[in-house]
Amino acid sequence: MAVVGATGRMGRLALGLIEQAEDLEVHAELDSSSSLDEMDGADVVFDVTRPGVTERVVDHAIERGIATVVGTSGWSGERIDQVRGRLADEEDAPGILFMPNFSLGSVLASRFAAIAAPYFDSIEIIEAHHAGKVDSPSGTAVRTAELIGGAHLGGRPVSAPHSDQRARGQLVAGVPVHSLRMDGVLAKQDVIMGATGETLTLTHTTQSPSSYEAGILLALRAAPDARGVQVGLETLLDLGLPTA
Ligand SMILES: NC(=O)C1=CN([C@@H]2O[C@H](COP(=O)(O)OP(=O)(O)OC[C@H]3O[C@@H](n4cnc5c(N)ncnc54)[C@H](OP(=O)(O)O)[C@@H]3O)[C@@H](O)[C@H]2O)C=CC1
Ligand SMILES: O=C(O)C1=N[C@H](C(=O)O)C[C@H](O)C1
Repeated sequence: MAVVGATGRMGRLALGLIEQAEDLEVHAELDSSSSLDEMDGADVVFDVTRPGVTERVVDHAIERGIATVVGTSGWSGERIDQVRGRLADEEDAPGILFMPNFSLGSVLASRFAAIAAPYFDSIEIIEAHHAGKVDSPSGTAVRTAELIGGAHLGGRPVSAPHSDQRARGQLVAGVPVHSLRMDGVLAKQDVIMGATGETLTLTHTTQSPSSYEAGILLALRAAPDARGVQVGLETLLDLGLPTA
C-alpha cells in the first residue's frame, strides 16, 4: 500500500491500521515533498491529501494501473464521471474507489436522506468541521446533496428560495449547503427537511476518527479486486437499502 498524505491526520491513522494488519503492508509513505513516482509498485494507493492534489494522485495511479482508494474531499459527481469516462475505454481498468466518508453512520445518514428526500420540498444541509479543514463544502455534504438531488430528479426540484443571497449557502445539486469551520467540532452534518407543518432532521456526529477505521480497512482490502469507478462505502456493504 502507498499512503499519499502520510503525515496528515488520516494518513497517520491509515498507516497505523496497515501496520497492525497481518495481510497489509506499507510500500511507500508520501507527503508534499514526495514525487508521485514513489507510489509505483504498490498494489493500492490510499489518497488522503487535499483538493488540488488528489486529482494528480488519481491520474498518476490510473497511468500506472494501480488500484486507488480516494478519501480526499473535493470530488463532485461530475468530476468523478470524468474519471469513469476515462476508464470506460480501458480494458482491465484498476479500481478507483471514491469514499466521501469512511464512517458507516455517515453513509447511512446520507442514504436515509436520499430515501426521505422525495417526500419533502425544502431540504438544506448544515455541516460543521474542525477549524483545520481547508475545503468547503465537505465531501460528505456534496455527496449527500447529490444523492438528494438525484432522488428528486423527475419530480419537483428542492425548494431553495432566495438562494442568490450568500447567507443562504452554496447550492449543490439544488440543495443549499451551509458550512461551519470551528474549534470544538470534529465533523457533524444535519440534513433538515421541511414539509407542511413539520421538519425531519437527520444528524450524524463524528465523535472520534476511530469511526473511520473499519471503512478504511474494508476499502483497502476491496480495492485490488475492484474494477473501474465505485463511489461510497455502501458499494462495499450490503445495507439492504434501495439505491438512490
Ligand atoms: N473520507 C473520509 O472519511 C475522510 C476524509 N477526509 C479527507 O481527507 C483529506 C485529508 O484530511 P486530513 O488528513 O485531515 O488532512 P491533513 O491536512 O492532516 O493532511 C494532508 C496531507 O496531505 C499531504 N499533502 C499536501 N500536499 C501534498 C502533495 N502535493 N503531495 C502529496 N501529499 C500532499 C500533507 O503532507 P505535508 O505534511 O507534507 O503537508 C499531509 O500529509 C481531506 O480532504 C479530508 O477532507 C478526512 C477525514 C475523513
Ligand atoms: O476533513 C475532515 O475532517 C473530513 N472530511 C470529509 C469530508 O469532507 O466530508 C469526511 C469527514 O466529514 C471528515
